[in-house]
Amino acid sequence: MKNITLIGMPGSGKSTIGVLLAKSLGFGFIDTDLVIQQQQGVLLQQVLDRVGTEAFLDLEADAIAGVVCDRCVIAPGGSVVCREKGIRHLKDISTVVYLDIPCGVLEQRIQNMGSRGIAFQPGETLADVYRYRAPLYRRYADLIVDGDQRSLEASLSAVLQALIGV
Ligand SMILES: Nc1ncnc2c1ncn2[C@@H]1O[C@H](COP(=O)(O)OP(=O)(O)O)[C@@H](O)[C@H]1O
Ligand SMILES: O=C(O)C1=C[C@@H](OP(=O)(O)O)[C@@H](O)[C@H](O)C1
Ligand SMILES: [Mg+2]
Repeated sequence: MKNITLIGMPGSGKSTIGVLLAKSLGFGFIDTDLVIQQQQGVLLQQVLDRVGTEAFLDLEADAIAGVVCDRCVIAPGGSVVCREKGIRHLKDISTVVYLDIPCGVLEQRIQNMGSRGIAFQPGETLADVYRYRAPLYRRYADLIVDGDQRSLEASLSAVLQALIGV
């Protein structure tokens, strides 16, 4: 099996499920948010505040396009689909799985909306971001998984089930 990338909205579980998935497959794990934080030397929200959303999306795409790995689970930021450069690279090197979750569930899950580093355009709400991105996640996905499961274990099982035969 080649690399696996989890895409989806912030709070959909890419980072949390990603590390569990890697562990259960014996794969490595790369969270590109952590790669960017290490490259920049500050937290994601600080990068966003410093450079603004558009420059952040460019910088994120460059970081993602630089990912080189084998037998890894990759958890990019939810904004990966905002730049062709990053998502195209992930399509080239991995099977892309979309964790599909209703916006209302995300609003309940995300406690730190203003500080967790979401690439909002001025005045945007999470619902605006969801409306814009949902078709993009579907366009780039190889597989779509219902991520609105009752537990982390159930979400992990749903992803593993979808990957059977890949
Ligand atoms: N069934 C579930 N599947 C995935 N995550 C869940 C689930 N239920 C609650 N959560 C919580 O939702 C949050 C998902 O956050 P995270 O993994 O950082 O998402 P992302 O990387 O997609 O932004 C975590 O706090 C996780 O514990
Ligand atoms: O969806 C977004 O706009 C973002 C989500 C964040 O990652 P998570 O999706 O892991 O929260 C982070 O990469 C970035 O600051 C922007
Ligand atoms: Mg994450």
